[in-house]
Amino acid sequence: MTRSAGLDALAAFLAGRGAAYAADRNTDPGSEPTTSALSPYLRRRLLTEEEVVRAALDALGERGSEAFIAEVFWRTYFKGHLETHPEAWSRYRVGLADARARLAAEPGLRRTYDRAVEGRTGIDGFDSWAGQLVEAGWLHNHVRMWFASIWIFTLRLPWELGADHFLRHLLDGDPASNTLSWRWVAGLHTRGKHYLARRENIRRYTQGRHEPAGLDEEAGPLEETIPPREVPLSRADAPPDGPVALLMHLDDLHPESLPLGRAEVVRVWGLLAHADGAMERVRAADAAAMADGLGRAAAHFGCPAEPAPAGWTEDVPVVAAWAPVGPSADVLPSRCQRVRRPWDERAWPLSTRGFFRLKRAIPDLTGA
Ligand SMILES: Cc1cc2nc3c(=O)[nH]c(=O)nc-3n(C[C@H](O)[C@H](O)[C@H](O)COP(=O)(O)OP(=O)(O)OC[C@H]3O[C@@H](n4cnc5c(N)ncnc54)[C@H](O)[C@@H]3O)c2cc1C
Repeated sequence: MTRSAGLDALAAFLAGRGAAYAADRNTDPGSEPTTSALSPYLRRRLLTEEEVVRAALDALGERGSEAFIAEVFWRTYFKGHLETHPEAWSRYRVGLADARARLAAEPGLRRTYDRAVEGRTGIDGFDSWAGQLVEAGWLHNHVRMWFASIWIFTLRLPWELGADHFLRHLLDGDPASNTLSWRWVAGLHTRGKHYLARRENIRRYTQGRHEPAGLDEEAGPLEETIPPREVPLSRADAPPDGPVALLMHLDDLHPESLPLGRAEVVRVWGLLAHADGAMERVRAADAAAMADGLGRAAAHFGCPAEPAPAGWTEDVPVVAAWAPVGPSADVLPSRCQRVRRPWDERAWPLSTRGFFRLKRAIPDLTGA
């Protein structure tokens, strides 16, 4: 998991299947993905959204890259939305604790859950996707939608348990995209509008490989009395002039393009905060990505770069890239000054409601 592998994957995608992305992106052929599979790199900002969007515009032109760029903006949108609705995350955490308590107390629920995560439900498609998630740590977007929908509406399992299962196994596991996508499928993100997996849709977009019987195609959306409250976007800090220590974390591993103004980085430390209960494969990817980021930071700033030692202290101001809601934000020390990329600074205020406000602004934001 390195930036250079991400750049290779981006180049290969743009020179190959990128041209057919708009037509093919919903199909899961079960072999080579029809999409870019760049999400593990984007998740950790080994690649930034901005450079991926610019490369797509250059390679495919405005019209040829439109569908792909809109998807990249979904990621930006979810980040901005969770920043301004952090209750969606805290409620998920509370809901997860409640659901785990139910698993311990209700043997029927436990059996259904075990069958779902082990791929023993007997539902065509679902069982192989459950296996793929655990073995490969990645699922096609349409598969994630079917999986989450069957989990919630056919198996009637608490959505928080499914979101947690994804977050622990996915190589791109991301608090914003994951939590808000599960909420979207459930009908909580766009209130009353849920996503129902349908047998015919699955047959069509798996090219006939799967045709599950017995799905609940009539279920109603989940409901919550009050949606997560919107809060103003917290202000970022201006980077101080002069010597600073840069604290890197898993939400932003491209320090070379951070807006650091006239700060002079004299030391870099890496803070590794995995998702709760993350699988070994995910932890290894996190560790490899961090090692890559530290190596590049040392070369770029010409200073020592190493994992943050326990109980570290600094005699110069400590600066970090903005850490959005999630494990890195939870462990960043309060004395740290947080700088935000212009990309987020412009897009996040447009992400407080539905996606389409941000979508309309894409030409402005990309200068296309
Ligand atoms: C239930 C559910 C859970 C999900 N959990 C995650 C998650 O934990 N982490 C994650 O990165 N994505 C998540 N997604 C979004 C999406 O499925 C993945 O980003 C996408 O499948 C990654 O594949 P790709 O890189 O080939 O995407 P491409 O189609 O090639 O898109 C390019 C990039 O755009 C972004 N993107 C594309 N589609 C979406 C989308 N619908 N929402 C947000 N960003 C998108 C990703 O960064 C992706 O790498 C989830 C979707 C669902 C339905």
